[in-house]
Amino acid sequence: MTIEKIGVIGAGQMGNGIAHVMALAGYEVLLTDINQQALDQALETIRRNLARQVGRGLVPEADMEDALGRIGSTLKLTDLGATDLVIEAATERESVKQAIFEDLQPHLRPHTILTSNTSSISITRLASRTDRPERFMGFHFMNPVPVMQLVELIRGIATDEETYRACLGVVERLGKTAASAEDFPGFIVNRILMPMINEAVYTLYEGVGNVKSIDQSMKLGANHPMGPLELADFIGLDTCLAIMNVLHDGLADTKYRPCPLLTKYVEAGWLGRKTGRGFYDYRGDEPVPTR
Ligand SMILES: CC(=O)CC(=O)SCCNC(=O)CCNC(=O)[C@H](O)C(C)(C)COP(=O)(O)OP(=O)(O)OC[C@H]1O[C@@H](n2cnc3c(N)ncnc32)[C@H](O)[C@@H]1OP(=O)(O)O
Ligand SMILES: NC(=O)C1=CN([C@@H]2O[C@H](COP(=O)(O)OP(=O)(O)OC[C@H]3O[C@@H](n4cnc5c(N)ncnc54)[C@H](OP(=O)(O)O)[C@@H]3O)[C@@H](O)[C@H]2O)C=CC1
Repeated sequence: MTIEKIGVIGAGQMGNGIAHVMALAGYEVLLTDINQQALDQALETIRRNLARQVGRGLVPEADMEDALGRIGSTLKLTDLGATDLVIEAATERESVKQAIFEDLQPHLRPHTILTSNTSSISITRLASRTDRPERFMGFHFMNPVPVMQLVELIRGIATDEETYRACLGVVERLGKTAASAEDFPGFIVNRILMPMINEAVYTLYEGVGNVKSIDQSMKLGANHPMGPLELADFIGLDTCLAIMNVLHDGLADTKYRPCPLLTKYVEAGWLGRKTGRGFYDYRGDEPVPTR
């Protein structure tokens, strides 16, 4: 099937990155959120990130304006009814995602493929609550979307081959690499990455190191581009906690229990970069460790 028009739900850091790469690859994009400010900020971020790519000679200037011209925005979820592929990238909470699919599906055309950018939640369970489990799958981008090469593709138990092939075709047109993952909590990347981040928070909680020494150790000692606490702030501590809870509940093993210090930061509303404070405080000129 041909995919020309793509709907993106949730204009946070992932939604804006997904809209950016899709528009650059020539797709018509319609971005929606419940919040006008989030939509305005997303369009501003896309412009800034495209300008950075132009500045570095990666994207011709004319392509930037063309890409921006292909991105529309709306507060009305039902406007996405006319798209061929929907990628849901709203908050990592199952009830939020289910409500979105329930509200949207009566307005969709029969051929439209529904996907979720969820980091961890069961694709089979999300699909089972829709009218099209065979045309539903996981389409999991990595952050920052314009830079990271991988997209995990996750088939639910009912996903059909045509749906998988169509999504694979989109990944290929983006020039990215698809990794096929089975539908188990956290899929591949977060099954491995998130316990490492959680362990870094335990290392902080137990006083083995402070924020600076833990991040520096993993950057200089294991060649990671970002320390685990810096990366947690970048992903969003609410998202990290939500993923740990899915691993803990879904795999029923205490080795996945979220660190109480991670819970405390989330309860404080210190969610990382997006709220200005997490394991680092970003409100000044330089990030300052909070512990
Ligand atoms: C939670 C999940 O479900 C799954 C996930 O996504 S897990 C998270 C996966 N992501 C990671 O692990 C990221 C780890 N960090 C990194 O790889 C690097 O630190 C980084 C690529 C983000 C930045 O690299 P850096 O060398 O420190 O910065 P910098 O030199 O300024 O940028 C490198 C490139 O990224 C681009 N970039 C940086 N931040 C960006 C952003 N937020 N948005 C778009 N582009 C960005 C820059 O333009 C630059 O592009 P070019 O080199 O092509 O010109
Ligand atoms: N952060 C990351 O590194 C990665 C995240 N993901 C996944 O992508 C998804 C989005 O994450 P991320 O972009 O980081 O999160 P953000 O918090 O940055 O953005 C989520 C956006 O969705 C909006 N939203 C909430 N409810 C609805 C709704 N009912 N309809 C439309 N929009 C809604 C939020 O609005 P408001 O703020 O007003 O609530 C917010 O603007 C999650 O499922 C996450 O697990 C996947 C890969 C990497």
